[in-house]
Amino acid sequence: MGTLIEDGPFNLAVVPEKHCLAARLRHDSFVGELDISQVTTIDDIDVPVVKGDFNALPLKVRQFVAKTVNKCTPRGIWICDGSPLEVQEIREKMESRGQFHRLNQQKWPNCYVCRTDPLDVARVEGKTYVVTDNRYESVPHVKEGVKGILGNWMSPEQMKQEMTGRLPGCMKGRTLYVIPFSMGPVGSPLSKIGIELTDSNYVVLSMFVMTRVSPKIWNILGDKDFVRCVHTLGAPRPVENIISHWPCNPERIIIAQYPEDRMIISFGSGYGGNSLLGKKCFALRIASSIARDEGWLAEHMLIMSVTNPAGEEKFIAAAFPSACGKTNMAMLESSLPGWKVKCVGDDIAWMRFDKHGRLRAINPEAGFFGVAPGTNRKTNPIAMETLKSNTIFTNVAMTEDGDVFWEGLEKYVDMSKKFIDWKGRDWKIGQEGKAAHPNSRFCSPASQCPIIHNRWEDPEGVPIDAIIFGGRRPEGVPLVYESFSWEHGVMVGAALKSETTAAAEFKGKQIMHDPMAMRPFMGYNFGDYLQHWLNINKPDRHMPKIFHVNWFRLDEQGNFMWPGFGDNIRVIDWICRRCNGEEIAQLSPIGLLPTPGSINTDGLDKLDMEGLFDLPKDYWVEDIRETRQFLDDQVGEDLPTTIQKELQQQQERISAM
Ligand SMILES: Nc1nc2c(ncn2[C@@H]2O[C@H](COP(=O)(O)OP(=O)(O)OP(=O)(O)O)[C@@H](O)[C@H]2O)c(=O)[nH]1
Ligand SMILES: O=C([O-])CC(=O)C(=O)O
Ligand SMILES: [Mn+2]
Repeated sequence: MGTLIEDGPFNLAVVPEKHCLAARLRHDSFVGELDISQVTTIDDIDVPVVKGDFNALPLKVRQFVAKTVNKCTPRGIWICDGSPLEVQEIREKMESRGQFHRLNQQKWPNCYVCRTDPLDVARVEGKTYVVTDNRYESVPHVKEGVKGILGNWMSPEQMKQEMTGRLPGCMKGRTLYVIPFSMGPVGSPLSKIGIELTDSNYVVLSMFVMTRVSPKIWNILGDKDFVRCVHTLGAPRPVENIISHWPCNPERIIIAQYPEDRMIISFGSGYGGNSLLGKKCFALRIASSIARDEGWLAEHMLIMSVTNPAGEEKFIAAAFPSACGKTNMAMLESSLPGWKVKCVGDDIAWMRFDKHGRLRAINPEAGFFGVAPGTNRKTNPIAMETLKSNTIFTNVAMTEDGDVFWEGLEKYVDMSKKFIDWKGRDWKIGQEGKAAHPNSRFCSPASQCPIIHNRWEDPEGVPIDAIIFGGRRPEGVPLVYESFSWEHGVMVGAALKSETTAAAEFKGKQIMHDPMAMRPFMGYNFGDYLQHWLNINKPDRHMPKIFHVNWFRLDEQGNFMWPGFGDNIRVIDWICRRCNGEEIAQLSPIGLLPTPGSINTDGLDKLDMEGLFDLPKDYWVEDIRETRQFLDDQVGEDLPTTIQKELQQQQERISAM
């Protein structure tokens, strides 16, 4: 039996007794001198409160703050309320210190550029760990001699040691901000509460955009539990050699998720998924583990709606690895007349079946942390509209007169102006090196998106008709195919691969496995995760159809064969018609392919449709061999037999090609 903490369809909080936080955290990396059971008021700790009323916070929050303060020794405590006045206060401080660069405020109201230390520009997967007592709770049984890539596990003892070497005094001279945030609308039964403690003002302002920060959370929380998030730059004052006014500690980065304790500790990086702890750490790693216990899904997926010219609306969830097109697809502007696209979310979906057996999805976030390069009025006009105001840009370039610039905007910015690149140096077009970092980002409120769905904050979630997997596959992989069944679809997701991108630390382009687009975000054993996906398929449920897409196939000259972006609606059209049962699919060894002519290509010329759907036998023979080997090596005995069978059958079909 568990303790019921919160009610509702996305109830995160039936905490099994063994995971109960009430008395103590099991894997306590903060073990310190302070007996927190004694902490009841601010008088019990000796750090001043710069802003807010510490004594008015729920007791568990006071104790969490006290413990962190005691270990990390900041110079002050700032309790955030997320108000516009507070934003202004923090922003002004950052501007005066040179951390924020003001853009032309007529053109870019409330928009700022921030530059990071060049060593802190992306998620650091190799330093990100899931901490559980039992190793196989977190990661699969890999074959002997194989290095597992489906998650990193560390024992609580070792992590405690790592943290003991890092946390003491790590916030010295800095302010500790207390951020109460909700993933999902504040107060909705679907939503989950986290408290992030951070010594980074950049993280504070970004969390205000990406999550819902409000003092109302203190009342809603009461004496209930919350996800404990501690983030530190790991750069106590005084710091030497600080670059771009961006304190961090790249050599010592470590990011620990403790699913059993619902706790996250992140040290050393200020960037994106490493530091905005509501995002990947909570909404994917911690939440996926809770979702397994409770029968729902937390996935790296966009959520969108498409309405065809006849006025029929469908909802789609799509999983592509980082920097493979989720934001672009979620904001697609249809090149076919009469279609309407609405965005619900661009990165994370929490999904569960309702009592009618429909899979319902919510977007737990409140903002977009989108890739800047490649975004322009042609590829993604909706994103350009969204980011026009109240946006924090990170690692983009600027013009001398306060315009933003990144690769892809050459046609839209006066290129004769003087530029300052993402490292703060003078830059000219044609010069070696990029003006903006390839993983430079915009951080904008979702509510500003002109096509945000009017139900994007609906506590019920939206009903999902189709699930799509996809990646960057320069060779061999067709534009679209449909899985034969739910089980085959899960296998297709498990076999997902993509060319590496700048969103993580990998160098050079290589095709890498990224099962379900979740490789960097798994909160528990990947074999159990696949089994969980298989288990949710029940006879009384309306299971979405599963598809695979590839916008990134190259021709012999190395050019994209498919125009992509707004033209992807043509593929979505086919997917929607398949969901309606239209007979426009034909068998192939890897799945159902569109029958000739069934994809609307009106108005597109010079398109090699045959090439886009070509299935080179040699390629697929090698692909399935390599995929089986990979899953065998990486998931081993944890790989569900259903998936093994699907792989076996796929291989047989391919051999018979
Ligand atoms: N050729 C081509 N490129 C695309 C397409 N869609 C997106 N891209 C490019 O892919 C890059 C990343 O796209 P995003 O939509 O930001 O990717 P994402 O999946 O949201 O990335 P994360 O925020 O890292 O999770 C951008 O540079 C886009 O211009 C497409 O249909 N065709
Ligand atoms: O987490 C980040 O830094 C950005 C992101 O969405 C991803 O990489 O998938
Ligand atoms: Mn992402």
